[in-house]
Amino acid sequence: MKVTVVGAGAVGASCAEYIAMKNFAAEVVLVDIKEGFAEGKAMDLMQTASLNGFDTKITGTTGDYSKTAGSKVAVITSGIPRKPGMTREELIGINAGIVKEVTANLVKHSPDVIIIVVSNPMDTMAYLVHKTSGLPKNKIIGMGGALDSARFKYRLAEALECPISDVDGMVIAAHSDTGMLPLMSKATRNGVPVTEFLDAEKQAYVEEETKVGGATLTKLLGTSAWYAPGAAVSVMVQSILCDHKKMIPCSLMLDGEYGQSDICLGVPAIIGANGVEKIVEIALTDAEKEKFETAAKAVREVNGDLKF
Ligand SMILES: NC(=O)c1ccc[n+]([C@@H]2O[C@H](COP(=O)([O-])OP(=O)(O)OC[C@H]3O[C@@H](n4cnc5c(N)ncnc54)[C@H](O)[C@@H]3O)[C@@H](O)[C@H]2O)c1
Ligand SMILES: O=C(O)C[C@H](O)C(=O)O
Repeated sequence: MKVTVVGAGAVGASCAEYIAMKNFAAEVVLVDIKEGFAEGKAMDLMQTASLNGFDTKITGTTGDYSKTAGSKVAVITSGIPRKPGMTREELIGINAGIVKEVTANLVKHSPDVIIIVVSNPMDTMAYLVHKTSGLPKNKIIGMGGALDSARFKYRLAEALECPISDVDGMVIAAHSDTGMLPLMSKATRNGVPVTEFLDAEKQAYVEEETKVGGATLTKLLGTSAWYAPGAAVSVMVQSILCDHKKMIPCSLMLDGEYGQSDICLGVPAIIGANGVEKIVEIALTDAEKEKFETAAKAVREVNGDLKF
């Protein structure tokens, strides 16, 4: 099956690389606006095929969306990343126009496509795609929770001084420095609640480092991260193409779930061949519910800046 990745920059190329390396897609089409850039990235990646042992065909195009026709999944990574000291929300002015235009082009050539939104501010960009694409809500999925949960597990393993494969955990709510909600109450090490091993101070440290995970990397790198974002997208694309029905926290349009409507926020969902197959409602503590509501309020304010 064909996957399109729009934006052949840091994150887009990382998405294409991980998807190809896992060898589950027939073709990945990279699209960029910069002349020759997507073609160059595709050629460079294809020259890793014999070295890395994959058969996925990667092609590139400068803005020719006819090449994306018939895509099962399209990933939108086009847009600007933040610089150190910025918030994701500050990117809305430039990225909203890009995401809207890219969405229209994708849907024109692949009317049945499932769109994964990556460009920031991601929860608001996912909302924009819902409002402008005409696609059903099961076909629009924002990527944030998969990445934030991976960062949560990284920080948990660091605090527990254990391998990452020992820990499990999930981050829901908003993909923002203040609106992420790492679910400490549900995180485990081999089935045992991590709260049995970590004191309140260590729990608070893990939560805070998780929430500012993207900002920490942006400060170190001078631009935002790409390896873990690309890997997170590849897991979501694989769950769709292979109908794995994995439970992944994603930014989805809510219609009463978690007490919210007409907003995209990170919640656990079953991701399969139909895109979002089910939103999973889990019991939150009162404190978690309050944080979820605060995050929703902040995302609504950013959504208010959109012009359709
Ligand atoms: N949701 C997440 O978890 C997450 C994670 C990482 C990055 N991001 C976001 O992803 C976006 C991309 O980040 P990056 O580091 O890859 O940036 P980048 O600058 O490396 O790449 C962006 C690419 O988009 C291209 N582009 C711009 N306008 C376009 C258009 N109209 N059509 C096609 N291509 C276009 C640019 O030419 C560029 O190559 C940013 O908004 C960033 O904040 C989100
Ligand atoms: O931090 C960013 O701006 C990029 C992305 O949202 C991330 O979390 O890595």
